[in-house]
Amino acid sequence: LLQTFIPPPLRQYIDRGLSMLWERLFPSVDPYMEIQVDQNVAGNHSPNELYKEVGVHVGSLRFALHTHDRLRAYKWEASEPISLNLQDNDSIEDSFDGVQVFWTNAVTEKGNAENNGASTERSFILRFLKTDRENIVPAYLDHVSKVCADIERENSQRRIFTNSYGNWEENSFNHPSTFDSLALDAGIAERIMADLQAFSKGKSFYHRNGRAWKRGYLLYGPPGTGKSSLIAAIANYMLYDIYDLELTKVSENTELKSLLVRTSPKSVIVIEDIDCSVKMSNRDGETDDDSKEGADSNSSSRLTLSGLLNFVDGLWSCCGEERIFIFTTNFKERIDSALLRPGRMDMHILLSYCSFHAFKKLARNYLGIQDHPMFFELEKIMTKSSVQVTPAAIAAMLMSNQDNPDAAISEVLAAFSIVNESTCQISVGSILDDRFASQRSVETTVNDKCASQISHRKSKRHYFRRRIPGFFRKTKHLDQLFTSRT
Ligand SMILES: Nc1ncnc2c1ncn2[C@@H]1O[C@H](COP(=O)(O)OP(=O)(O)OP(=O)(O)O)[C@@H](O)[C@H]1O
Ligand SMILES: [Mg+2]
Repeated sequence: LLQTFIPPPLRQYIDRGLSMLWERLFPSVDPYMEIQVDQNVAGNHSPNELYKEVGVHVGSLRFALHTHDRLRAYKWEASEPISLNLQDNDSIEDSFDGVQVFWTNAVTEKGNAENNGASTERSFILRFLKTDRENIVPAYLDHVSKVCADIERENSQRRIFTNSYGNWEENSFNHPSTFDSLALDAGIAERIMADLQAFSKGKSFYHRNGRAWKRGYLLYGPPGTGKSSLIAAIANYMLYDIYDLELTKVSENTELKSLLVRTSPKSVIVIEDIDCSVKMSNRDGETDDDSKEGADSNSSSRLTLSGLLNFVDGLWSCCGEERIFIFTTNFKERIDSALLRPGRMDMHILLSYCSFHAFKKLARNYLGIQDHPMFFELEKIMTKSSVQVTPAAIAAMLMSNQDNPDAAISEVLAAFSIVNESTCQISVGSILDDRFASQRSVETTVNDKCASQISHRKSKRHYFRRRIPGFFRKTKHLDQLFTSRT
């Protein structure tokens, strides 16, 4: 009844009152029980892992530790940060699912100091009401182990592995990218973080539904829109290691299999530029080839798309749990349809050119400003303009004017107009992309681009003549470029 109807803070007082009353009424019956976690495993003197975990957990109860006047400071390993802990025989309170528990750092001297037979025995003693036994064992102890594992992962160095001659080469991973440093369209970061959270807590969900505990993301978009940065942000957010799988260095399915079975759980497996990293036949193609080559045994051992898919969601996907697969590409339309099939990659995430929302994030990160009088103009021009600039290009502009927000924003404003007028000149890639999408000839594509830009130019020139010093000099140059191109 208490646990159901009374809120936790009040319940603690009532619990305590009731247990004091109980002790008065029945002094010989202790309502509490204890679990002792010794430093060494009894009998064989090997260290007790749980003792270390409890130490880390108790040290993480910072809020409670602030109430103690005398603490102990230590490091488990030289490279780790300083931890605080209780003095000998001090106690600290913790709560779990509304249940109150107490940890005591128990130290007892055993034996006789005079004849050198003295020894110190250390343990943590967990004390809680007997009525809470079912909530504590094993759920609370599991929770302590998990907190310790999370803290250790947080403090430990992230690692990045890359494949070379069939083996993984390890390096430390220090990429500082986070969801906070990424400039994405509104809502994307939140959607990915929510998905990652659900994934990390979803072990029982995945198992209940007969699914391998893994997640797949396809990141696609033009170069410089933050695909690789997002991968780093995901790894940093999840505290996972990264396996950067270079498919061009893998020659056959067996090598791929042997590499993937040697990846650890809690890791991100990345294949960048999946469309061009290796020429893999799709499943139909593979069958055709095999039938053509008949008895050629080599044909079955080369690297195929189905070999890869077998790991992504085939039988082998269950080997090693809690893994995230991320594929990236600049050209989603060039990816084999087998990879895009619904359910194969859980999320398809488009990282596109810089929106005003993303720009504001970049301005906050690079210039340290939340708002600026020129933002209004910029938002208008960014929303209306057909110009597309990548976050990487804008980040570079802001970085070169870090101490002068006015100049930085002027440069961005100019980019959105001037780049527009010179798109044909500076971005052959965009002409090819457009042509690829619309199947028109290069000439028609270029003409269309130029025509639309020229019609806008007059008003833009007027606008920038007022706004940006030196604009005339730039447009003169652009006029030349334009004339020659048109
Ligand atoms: N959305 C973004 N937010 C913040 N910075 C970004 C963003 N996109 C790109 N950048 C900056 O531009 C640089 C290049 O970005 P990144 O390597 O992540 O792009 P990419 O999409 O992986 O490009 P490619 O397709 O060529 O691999 C990064 O160092 C990063 O600082
Ligand atoms: Mg990249």
